[in-house]
Amino acid sequence: MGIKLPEPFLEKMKRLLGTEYEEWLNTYNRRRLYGLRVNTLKIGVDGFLAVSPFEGLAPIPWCPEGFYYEEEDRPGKHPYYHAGLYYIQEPSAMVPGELLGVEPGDRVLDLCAAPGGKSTQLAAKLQGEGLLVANDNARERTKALAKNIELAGARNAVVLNEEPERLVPYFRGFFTKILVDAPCSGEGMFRKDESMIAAWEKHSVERCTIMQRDILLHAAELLAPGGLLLYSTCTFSPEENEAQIARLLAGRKDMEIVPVAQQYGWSPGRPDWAEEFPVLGGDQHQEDGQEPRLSAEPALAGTVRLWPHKLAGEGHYAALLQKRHADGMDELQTKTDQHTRRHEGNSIGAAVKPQKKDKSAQLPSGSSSGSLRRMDKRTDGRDKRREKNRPGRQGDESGWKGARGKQGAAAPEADVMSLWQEFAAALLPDAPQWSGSLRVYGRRLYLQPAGLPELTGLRIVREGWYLGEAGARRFEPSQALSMGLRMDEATRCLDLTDSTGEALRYLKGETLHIDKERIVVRSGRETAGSGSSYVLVGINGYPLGWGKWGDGILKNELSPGWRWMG
Ligand SMILES: C[S@@+](CC[C@H](N)C(=O)[O-])C[C@H]1O[C@@H](n2cnc3c(N)ncnc32)[C@H](O)[C@@H]1O
Repeated sequence: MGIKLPEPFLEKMKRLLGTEYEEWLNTYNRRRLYGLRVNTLKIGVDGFLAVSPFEGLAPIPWCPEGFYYEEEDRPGKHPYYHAGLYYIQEPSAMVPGELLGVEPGDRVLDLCAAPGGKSTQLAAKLQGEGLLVANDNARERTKALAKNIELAGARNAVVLNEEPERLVPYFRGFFTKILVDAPCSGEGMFRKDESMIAAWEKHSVERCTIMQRDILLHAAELLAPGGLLLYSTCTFSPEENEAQIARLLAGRKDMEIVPVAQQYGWSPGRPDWAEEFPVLGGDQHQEDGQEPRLSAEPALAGTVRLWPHKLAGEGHYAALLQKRHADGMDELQTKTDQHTRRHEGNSIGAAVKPQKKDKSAQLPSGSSSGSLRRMDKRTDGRDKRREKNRPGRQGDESGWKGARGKQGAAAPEADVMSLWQEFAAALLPDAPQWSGSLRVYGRRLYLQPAGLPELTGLRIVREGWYLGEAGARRFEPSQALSMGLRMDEATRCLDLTDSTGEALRYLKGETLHIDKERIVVRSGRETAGSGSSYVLVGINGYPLGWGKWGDGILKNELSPGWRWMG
């Protein structure tokens, strides 16, 4: 075995696994597995398989959009990656996003979201309906998070950089689905990423359990009655898994485990381990200051463990929880039954039929955006500090601008709007029908998803879909705008079909010679005022970014942060 695993870790695994220990240990001699997940915001699975250049794709049983690929395929180097047609994700890491059961129309929170693998999966489940709030408390990591969400083409996502506690006054009882993909000791990832071993030796399991407990307690506050919360880790230690859930349930009588059907080689959670390996440390959230006694709650067998010696993926844990409706258990039972049914049988995806829903009916009374604002003022008088944190404080210059962007100087809101309207009339005639509200920050324009409470005071990385910014005389469209479009939404576009030649040169930032006949102008859609030379550039029908065309030359408008790194 090439990997040197820490002795205390191996001792504990021996204790946990008993007779299965050797089989588990042998997995460290197996070759690493690679996975990609097709982004159904852009392309269907069949459509992707029809155009995929990768030879060795094999389905991942628990995720209808997921495929194992061969290392030599290097999908991260293909232009389709830059078009956001798929996300590269470890196969077991696709499970939490499947189990949460997100449907179009949900109000979804991904509380520990960076770098965004699961956020992009949740955004695809929403299919543009409802909203996604993707949050991470590590500022640097939110840059990758925002980029991945933009690359995926999510139009209805907001990215925040907050501590869970700070979200509570804004979003109490708001979300219908919450994912807590918790920071953890990462024991399940040692095979995939050896640097996790050093991190494990540095950050103790105990330290992680304290963070997880705190995050979970606030997540429970943010969940709407009847809503579902999926807790996941990529570690084996029971203190971070079964015991963490037992701990939450001991303190929150309104939460209950929704059993997950055991299939695909998944194993049941271990109730006995919650007793044997309790979460350590004092609990400031207990009213009487006492540690709740954890018992071997039998329902914990309805949580799920992914063991690498029992399936083709790394080690993970997942627990699905539901918050009861105040008026009793009836609806909980119905939901639980529905969810269990959905996850029985061979294909999760086949049973999850997208349907339009009005989730506003599930809002608890008093959580309309208006009352949230009032509650915020009552419970937290730090308005001045909030002002300092207004959007725009998160910016940087590497193609990752904060909500306000590099030219902090504000343009009159009306100017930004009129430049946008001129641009959209020329290039994106359907824009007036897009759902959401336009928001101006400085010179920058966002389309914020409908249904959000007021966010003033929170550290905002992306206020919504970033459309672009007002230049001196015209609107400059963003990369995020191009990634959220379909080619047929733009009146002028250029399709590059040669994935190894022109498309790569475009992605490297080169200027291209393009004959006029290749610029597709959608007949009857171009309107007056279409003097702008912007063209939406794509690969085989999927946008890659913007260019400006004139006299046979395509000027490359791809910003440096989005270019192909050879
Ligand atoms: C396992 S990673 C999340 C991976 C991510 N869900 C994905 O699929 O790409 C855990 C994340 O939790 C974040 N984190 C740690 N403590 C946090 C806290 N108190 N609140 C929010 N996020 C936190 C870390 O910065 C890290 O990005």
